[in-house]
Amino acid sequence: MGAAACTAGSVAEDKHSQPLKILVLGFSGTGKTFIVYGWSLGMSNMVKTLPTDAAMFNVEKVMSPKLRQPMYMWDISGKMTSRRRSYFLGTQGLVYVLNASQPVYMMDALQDLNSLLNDRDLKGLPLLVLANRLGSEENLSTKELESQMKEHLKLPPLWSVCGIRTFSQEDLSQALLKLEDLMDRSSPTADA
Ligand SMILES: Nc1nc2c(ncn2[C@@H]2O[C@H](COP(=O)(O)OP(=O)(O)OP(=O)(O)O)[C@@H](O)[C@H]2O)c(=O)[nH]1
Ligand SMILES: [Mg+2]
Repeated sequence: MGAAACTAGSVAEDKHSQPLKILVLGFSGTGKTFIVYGWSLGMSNMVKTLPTDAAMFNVEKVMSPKLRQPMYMWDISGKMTSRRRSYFLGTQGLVYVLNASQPVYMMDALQDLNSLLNDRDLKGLPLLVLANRLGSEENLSTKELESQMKEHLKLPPLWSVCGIRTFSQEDLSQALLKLEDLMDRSSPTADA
């Protein structure tokens, strides 16, 4: 099993002044609520997640160790279809979760992600794609995912892919750092 590290990046301090709205999307059962709780509570305080009802969403406040303001994670049910768009307005960053242990759904997920990246309210936003449940050699690899994304998607200027091995606090923390890095670099006051 390979390490699931993200690409390294640096984070400058205190460039945003308002809380950030981050949208967390992906198919049902990919682990969105699990990841968001992992970020807000920590893996050791993890609670059992239930599938988020099709008409529901969770909002969790996640304190950012590097940026000064909190990030509000809008975790939308993967079963929500047409009404999903009503949550897009005001979003500043997008997290898209895939289940790496089910590579057969990768193209469907990329198609879904493509429609999100073309949405007028989400176009150009920093994007973090999380390959959750990395575990065995048969899994979708982050390299393969990256190359498929480059081939099939019109990617925003700031994007990254992170793998999250099953129940790994280290990988969750790395992914959160990467998200902070992307948000920091997207700040209007970030260095060109
Ligand atoms: N084995 C394993 N189970 C996981 C992992 N991540 C999430 N799960 C479990 O998978 C199930 C579904 O996870 P959720 O976080 O509820 O999935 P979701 O993406 O929020 O799904 P919806 O709310 O239906 O959109 C839960 O029972 C989680 O505990 C993981 O990395 N490994
Ligand atoms: Mg959920």
